[in-house]
Amino acid sequence: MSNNLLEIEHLNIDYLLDKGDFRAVKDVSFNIGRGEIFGLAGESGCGKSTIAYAITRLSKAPAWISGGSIRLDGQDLLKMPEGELQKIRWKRIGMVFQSAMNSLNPLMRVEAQFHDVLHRHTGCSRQESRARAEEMFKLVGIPPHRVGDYPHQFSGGMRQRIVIAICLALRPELIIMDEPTTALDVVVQREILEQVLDLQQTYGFSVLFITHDLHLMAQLCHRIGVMLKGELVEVGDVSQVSQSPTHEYTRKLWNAIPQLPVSAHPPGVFA
Ligand SMILES: Nc1ncnc2c1ncn2[C@@H]1O[C@H](COP(=O)(O)OP(=O)(O)OP(=O)(O)O)[C@@H](O)[C@H]1O
Repeated sequence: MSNNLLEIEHLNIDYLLDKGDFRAVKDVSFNIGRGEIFGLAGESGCGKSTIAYAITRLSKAPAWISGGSIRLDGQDLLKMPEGELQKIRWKRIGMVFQSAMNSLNPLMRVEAQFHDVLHRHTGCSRQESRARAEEMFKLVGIPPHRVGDYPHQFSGGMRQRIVIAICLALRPELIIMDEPTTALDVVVQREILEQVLDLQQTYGFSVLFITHDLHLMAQLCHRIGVMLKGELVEVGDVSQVSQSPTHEYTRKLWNAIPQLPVSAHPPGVFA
C-alpha cells in the first residue's frame, strides 16, 4: 500500500466561457500522505478552490476537468461512476468550505442533520445517530445536550464547528478544508483549528487545507504547495518552503507577511 492517500497528476481544469476557454488549473501534480496535513497557498484566483471542488467531482459548469487523474488509494476518482463516487463523498472524503456554516438547514434540528448524513452512508438508526452527534459535539467543544437545537441558536463559530463535527462523524480518511474559518474572528478561528489539529492527531485523517493565511498554514501543515496563476510552482516541507523557498513568487508571499516563528515548533503544532 502506497503511503499516499491522494495522488493528483497532471490535472487540468478549464472554465468553458462564451468568450473562450480559460485554463484555471494547469498541469498540477501533488500527493497527500496518510495522516498528512497538506496546505495549498497562493493569491486569490490562482485555482485553489477549483482543485478542491474537482477532487470529489463537485465542480459545476462552466468548470470542466479536461485532463489528469485524481487517485484515492489508487482509484481514479475522475473515472469512477457517479454512484460509486457518492459513496466516497463524506464517507471517505469530508469537505468543509468557507461558507459551510450556512449550509446547515435552518429548518432542521442539528440532530436531524446528523441523522440525514449518517443514515444515508451507514444506515444507522435515529438513536444511533443522536448518540454519535452527542459524541461529536463533545469532541468539537459544544455541550452535547444542544444537539436538539436549531442552527440559528448557535454562533457562527459553533455552526462551523457543527459542520466539522458532521464531517468527522463519518470518520473520513481525507478532509478538504477550503478557507474553513475565514468568516470567523481570529480567536474563534484559532480555537477551531486547534481542535481540528487535536482530532487529526487522534484519528490520523489527512487534510487538504486551503487558506490565504500563510502564517496559519505554516503552523498547521506538514507540507505546503504554492500556486501561481493555475500552476503549482513549489511543493515542500513547511520549513523548506518558508525558510528556503526556491520560487521567487514564494519568497514574495513570505516577504509580504511578518517573519514567522516556524522553526520554534514542529509542523502541525500551534505555537
Ligand atoms: N464559475 C466560474 N466561471 C468562470 N471562471 C471562474 C469560475 N470560478 C472560478 N473562476 C476563475 O478560475 C480561477 C480560479 O478560481 P478559484 O476560485 O479556484 O481561485 P482561488 O485560488 O480558490 O481563489 P480564492 O482564494 O479567492 O478563493 C479564477 O481566475 C476565477 O476567476
